[in-house]
Amino acid sequence: MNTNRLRLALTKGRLQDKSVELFEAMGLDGSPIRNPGRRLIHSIPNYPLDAVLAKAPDVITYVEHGVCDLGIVGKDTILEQGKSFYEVLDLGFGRCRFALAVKEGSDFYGTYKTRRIASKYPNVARAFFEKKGMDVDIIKIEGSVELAPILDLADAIVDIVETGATLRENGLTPIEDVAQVSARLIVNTASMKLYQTEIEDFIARCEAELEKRK
Ligand SMILES: Nc1ncnc2c1ncn2[C@@H]1O[C@H](COP(=O)(O)OP(=O)(O)OP(=O)(O)O)[C@@H](O)[C@H]1O
Ligand SMILES: O=P(O)(O)OC[C@H]1O[C@H](OP(=O)(O)OP(=O)(O)O)[C@H](O)[C@@H]1O
Repeated sequence: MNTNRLRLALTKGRLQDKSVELFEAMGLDGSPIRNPGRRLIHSIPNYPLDAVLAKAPDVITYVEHGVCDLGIVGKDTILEQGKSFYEVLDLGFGRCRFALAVKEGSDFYGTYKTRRIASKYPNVARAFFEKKGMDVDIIKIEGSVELAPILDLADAIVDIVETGATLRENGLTPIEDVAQVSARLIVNTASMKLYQTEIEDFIARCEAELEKRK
């Protein structure tokens, strides 16, 4: 973090291209992030902002610690990691949902045994079942969570569903929505005070573009 330029942590991968599209629509030159090579920090040439490319959970870590003033991250990661920053805007892209899914034909609620739930998002899964007052065993899986019910490691999964293709192609079916997900703009609480003018300018540009998209 420095006083002349804002630093924004940007989730690499699926949210990256849409974020750059948004920046460009806001009048920022996104070309360094369009062609990043292996470089992880990129200065926007025509706006006082440096973009840091990071994995989603790390975006939150950098913003919480104040080494980045702003971040773009999915609501999924925010729900999983908790929140000690400002969540200022729903950016409208990266839309998907958390769903509870089971093997086609399986009767998830029709048994009294403790269900095993596999998820890359154990806190989201735990909170969902706590709200229902259901005692479940949560198994943390790092990716391709759909494997867990197929391999009989779990009775169900809580995972991100976008088109539903991954569930379908693996013989699974969603039985309940858990939460809606989209990309969010987040701001470190101290930065919001220290760099209020600069951050407000960035947020206003974002809002103006999002308004046009409605
Ligand atoms: N179909 C989808 N699957 C996963 N994430 C999605 C999807 N659609 C939108 N997203 C959003 O994109 C964000 C980044 O996902 P991405 O798959 O690029 O990284 P990741 O989940 O950290 O996986 P990886 O470990 O493969 O990099 C997610 O946190 C979520 O907010
Ligand atoms: O509904 P769909 O459009 O099929 O998208 C959902 C899939 O995409 C994500 O996986 P990702 O590709 O990020 O891999 P991962 O399982 O290793 O996280 C998610 O975990 C689902 O598996």
